[in-house]
Amino acid sequence: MLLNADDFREEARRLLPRFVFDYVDGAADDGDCLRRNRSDLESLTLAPRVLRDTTVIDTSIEVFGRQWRVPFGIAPTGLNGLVQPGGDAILSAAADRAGAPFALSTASNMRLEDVRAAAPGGVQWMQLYVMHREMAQRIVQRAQKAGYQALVLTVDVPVSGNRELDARNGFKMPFRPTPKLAWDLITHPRWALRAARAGAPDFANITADGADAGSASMQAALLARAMDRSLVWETLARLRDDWKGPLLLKGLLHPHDARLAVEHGVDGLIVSNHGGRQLDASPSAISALPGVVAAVQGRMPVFMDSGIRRGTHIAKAIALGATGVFVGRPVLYGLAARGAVGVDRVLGLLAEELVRTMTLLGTPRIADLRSLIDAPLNVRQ
Ligand SMILES: Cc1cc2nc3c(=O)[nH]c(=O)nc-3n(C[C@H](O)[C@H](O)[C@H](O)COP(=O)(O)O)c2cc1C
Ligand SMILES: CCCCC(=O)C(=O)O
Repeated sequence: MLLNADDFREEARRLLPRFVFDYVDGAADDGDCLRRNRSDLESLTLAPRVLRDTTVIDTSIEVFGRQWRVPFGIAPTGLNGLVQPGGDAILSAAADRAGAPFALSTASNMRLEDVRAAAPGGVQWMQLYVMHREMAQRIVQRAQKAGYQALVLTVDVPVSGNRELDARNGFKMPFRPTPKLAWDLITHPRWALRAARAGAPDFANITADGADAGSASMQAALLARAMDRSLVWETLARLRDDWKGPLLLKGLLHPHDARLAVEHGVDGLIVSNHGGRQLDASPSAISALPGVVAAVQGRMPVFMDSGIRRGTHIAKAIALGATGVFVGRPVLYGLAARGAVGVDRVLGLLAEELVRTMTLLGTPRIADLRSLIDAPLNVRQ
């Protein structure tokens, strides 16, 4: 039975070729940060309040003038088309059905315009990787034109994290067929057939832009996560000018950086260690959250991702001051396991678990969860 995000992970492990599952599931170095994300969330406790009216539970929040039915959304993940062809559109439409936002990765396998069209009424944010300044500028312009409502600049990938599973699997460009890969495909025929019909996925946002000289090398740069490392706070001003809507930074953990973000006119933060895929020495996102929230002092929304697998985890993050959270791998497990139905189910499970948690806590509204932070004994680390 698929009763929770971990069950979907096991099903994804069964159905995906090993090299795809490892790419999705894997982390940097020894996986210390990955485990810390989970164990720090687990060790937090919330003391429930009793005899409160919980007849109606309202999980909605308002962000940048838009209503979200649930206080969580889908984090940007690259290569969703590898999990299932058309994965980006499937995830975006599922988020819309759940009343949740969807963030599209620069490294998506569908053109950003086509993904926007898959859920025109939905909340869609565009994530930006800057491998090359002019290319990034064109993506920003296209995202603005297509109607993405916010831009998310990822700042924790100056260079790729050390993904040893990917290295062992030969997961790089150009992709070379090996006996090991052939066996991987033969033993996962359903995935292999679908992939064969769809053709090899590419980074569609980059090839779609004919002006990018050497788009093949840009594709390889993206897979290798070879970013422009000269991008610094001072150069953020340009992006701030180019993008007319809310600008968020994703991948920040230090309170000083949160203060710099306020000073540089950023509109929102996503406290994140990239799901443990970048610096293995990073603190867990949940342990870094209170420091960032304190530094920001309510001047902008502070989101969190990395390690969220349960409704209780969402409640804990909000109790520690998060405006809302994002999930990365869980929805990819859902996509791998059952396609659109699986994504709906994973989002539905998280929403159901959150409603039950809020009922048990005696906190019928999200604001009540936030007020738990004012009663320190209710939240222990
Ligand atoms: C397969 C995969 C691909 C990812 N690709 C991107 C990406 O392209 N851009 C980005 O900002 N973050 C990317 N991330 C990080 C996620 O946005 C998010 O921070 C992370 O998955 C959250 O942790 P969780 O998987 O434990 O929920 C990726 C994560 C995964 C698992
Ligand atoms: C393949 C493009 C980058 C994806 C990414 O950011 C990640 O694997 O964590």
